[in-house]
Amino acid sequence: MAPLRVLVTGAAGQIGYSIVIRIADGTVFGKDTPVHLVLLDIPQCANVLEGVVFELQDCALPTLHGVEAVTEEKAAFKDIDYAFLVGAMPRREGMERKDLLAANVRIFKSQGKALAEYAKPSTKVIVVGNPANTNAFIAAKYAAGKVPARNFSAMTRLDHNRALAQVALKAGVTVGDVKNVIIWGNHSSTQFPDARHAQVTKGGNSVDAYTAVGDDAFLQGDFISTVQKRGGVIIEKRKLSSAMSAAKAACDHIHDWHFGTQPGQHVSMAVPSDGSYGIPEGLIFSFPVTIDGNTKEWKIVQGLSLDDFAKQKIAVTTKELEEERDDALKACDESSI
Ligand SMILES: NC(=O)C1=CN([C@@H]2O[C@H](COP(=O)(O)OP(=O)(O)OC[C@H]3O[C@@H](n4cnc5c(N)ncnc54)[C@H](O)[C@@H]3O)[C@@H](O)[C@H]2O)C=CC1
Ligand SMILES: O=C(O)CCC(=O)C(=O)O
Repeated sequence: MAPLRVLVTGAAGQIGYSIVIRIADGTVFGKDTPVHLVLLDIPQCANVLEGVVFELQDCALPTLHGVEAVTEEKAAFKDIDYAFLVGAMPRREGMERKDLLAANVRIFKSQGKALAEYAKPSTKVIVVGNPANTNAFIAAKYAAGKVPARNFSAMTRLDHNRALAQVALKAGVTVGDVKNVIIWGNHSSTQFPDARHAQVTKGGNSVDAYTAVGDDAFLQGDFISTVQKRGGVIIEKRKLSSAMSAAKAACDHIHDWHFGTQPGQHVSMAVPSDGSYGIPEGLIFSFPVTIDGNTKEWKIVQGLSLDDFAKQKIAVTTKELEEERDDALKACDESSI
């Protein structure tokens, strides 16, 4: 079997350091699938990148058939099957993720063009670098005509995993007993973490999360704000943003895209809206999705009931994404790249 060609951008950074081992050791694509890793970072990080390559070689991983460090987009994007777009400027204390827009839009405009020029049309892309949804929107726009928009996604799996963990802690179960939480909208503090359709296995029975938790005020209050603000709290504590958990979530996202979701389960993934739930078409919006592992196609879960509370939360995050999109398009027009 020809190795899957997998690109990680920002591979000299902190998420990069946690992510490459999981891709290389078979956690993401399986122990029987060989992988060729391409690690991209900026030229100033070439030495660090080389150190990462040496460490990966030293791991002696049977699934890793090749690894290369590159500092140019042409070499990075050539014939890739999957792209983890991590490289971007991270948020510091006191900043909102959208404050990164102007700096990071340039990167994703250029990488969208590189995807169109050099990558396989079937390439699947996860954008991790913030503001992730809008960066993915820009990359998809500039890859249009070559790589279809539905091959672009942004990561809200970390928020999804955070939501699973919060429900488990409150319900007194382990995280494996919780499924089908939903993150709606933007990977930002306006996202709507929703436990209304989640299920919990408790005492041997499957019950809805509201019954398992037995505290509606929590699920409509602290649960939501804890998940929304978790990234900022980690920055406050570590003085660095989440990296181990972010790398793990990116690997969960691509693992499920490659192998499909479990029967009866959905995951959260920010994908181009097709108008479902009234979200404007084309916005990269986090929805509950199921994935068919054979075709590797995702579908937005349809027909979920939304009460007024949910509708109001979804409207807020939609508005923010529309504003980010408009600002990003303006920044793109102004950028010479
Ligand atoms: N969507 C999500 O849930 C999460 C997103 N993030 C975001 O992920 C991004 C990376 O975070 P960290 O690894 O902690 O940051 P980091 O600063 O440790 O690493 C970023 C790396 O990207 C590189 N880079 C910058 N411009 C590049 C370009 N044009 N091409 C290739 N590489 C480039 C930098 O040189 C650096 O090595 C940030 O934007 C952060 O906000 C972080 C956690 C969760
Ligand atoms: O919050 C940030 O800006 C970086 C990390 C992140 O996106 C997160 O932890 O959710």
